[in-house]
Amino acid sequence: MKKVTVIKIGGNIIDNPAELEQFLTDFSKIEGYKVLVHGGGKSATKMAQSIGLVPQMIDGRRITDAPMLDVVVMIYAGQINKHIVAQLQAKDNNAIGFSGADGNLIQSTKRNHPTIDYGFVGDVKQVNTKLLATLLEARVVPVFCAITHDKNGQLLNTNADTIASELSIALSEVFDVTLTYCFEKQGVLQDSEDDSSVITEINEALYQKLKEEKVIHSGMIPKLDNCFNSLSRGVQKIKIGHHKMLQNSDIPHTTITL
Ligand SMILES: Nc1ncnc2c1ncn2[C@@H]1O[C@H](COP(=O)(O)OP(=O)(O)O)[C@@H](O)[C@H]1O
Ligand SMILES: CC(=O)N[C@@H](CCC(=O)OP(=O)(O)O)C(=O)O
Repeated sequence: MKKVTVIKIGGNIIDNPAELEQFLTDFSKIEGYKVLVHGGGKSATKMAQSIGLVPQMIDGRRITDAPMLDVVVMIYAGQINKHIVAQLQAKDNNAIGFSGADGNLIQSTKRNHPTIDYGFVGDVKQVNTKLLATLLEARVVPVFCAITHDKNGQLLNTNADTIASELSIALSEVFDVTLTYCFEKQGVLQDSEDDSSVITEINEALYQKLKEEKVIHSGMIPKLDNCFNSLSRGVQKIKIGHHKMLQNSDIPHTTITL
C-alpha cells in the first residue's frame, strides 16, 4: 500500500509568522504523498473581536452564527489558506487550497444538538476519497481549511482536528496513513507547562486516567478523542508533537496507541 502523511497545524503556529515559516519549510521537505490541514481559531477570534463579535466556544467548538460564519470563511478559506498555499508554492510544493465544498471533498451535516444551538457548525459525513486520491496521484499537495459544506449550498465551520481525522480515516481505505498533529508543545505532557515531560506513548486507558487527574484538559481532550477514533477506524499511525520532529524523529513526541 502507498503511504500518505496527513499533518494538522493549529492556531498557535499559524498566528506566529516565524513558526509558520519554519513549519512550512519542514513540511515541504516531506517526501511522498501528503496532505496539510490547518486551523486558525486564534486568528478568527481576533478578527471577530475587532469587528465587535463575541466569540464563544463550547466543548472545543465555536458557536457560529451568520456573521461569525462570514468571518471564519474569510479567515480560514481565504487569508490563511491562500497564504499557506503561496508559501508552499515558493518551496516548490504544488499546493492547492481546498474547503470541503471544492470538488465536494468534504460533505458535512449541520450539528443538531438537543440543547445547544451551535449555528453553522458541521459534522463530517462523507469524504470524496476518489478525488482526493486522484489529486495525490497527480502530485498535488492538498491544503484543507476548516470549512465544509452540506451539499445544499450551505458552508459550515468544522473543527480542524476533526477534518484531519476524517480525511485520514477516508484515505486509510486506499493508503497506509500516518496522521500527525503539530502544535506548539513537544507532545502530550505530564505537566502541560513543562516541555521536558513528554509522555512518549499513550493508550486509551492512560488517557482516561490522565483526564480524570486533570493532567489532560481543554483542547487536548477533543484532539485525543479524534486520535482514538481514527486509530479504531483504520489509520495506521498517529503522533502528536512539535513540528521539529518532522525532520528529526529523535525529537521526543507522543505516539498514540489503542
Ligand atoms: N497534558 C497536556 N499536554 C499538552 N497540552 C495540553 C495538555 N492538556 C491540555 N493541553 C492544552 O491543549 C492545547 C492543544 O490543543 P488545541 O488548543 O486544540 O491546539 P491546536 O488547535 O493548536 O492544535 C495546548 O495548547 C495545551 O494548552
Ligand atoms: C467548529 C469549530 O470550532 N471550528 C474551528 C475551526 C478552526 C480550528 O479548528 O482551529 P484550531 O485548530 O486553530 O483550533 C473554530 O472555528 O475554531
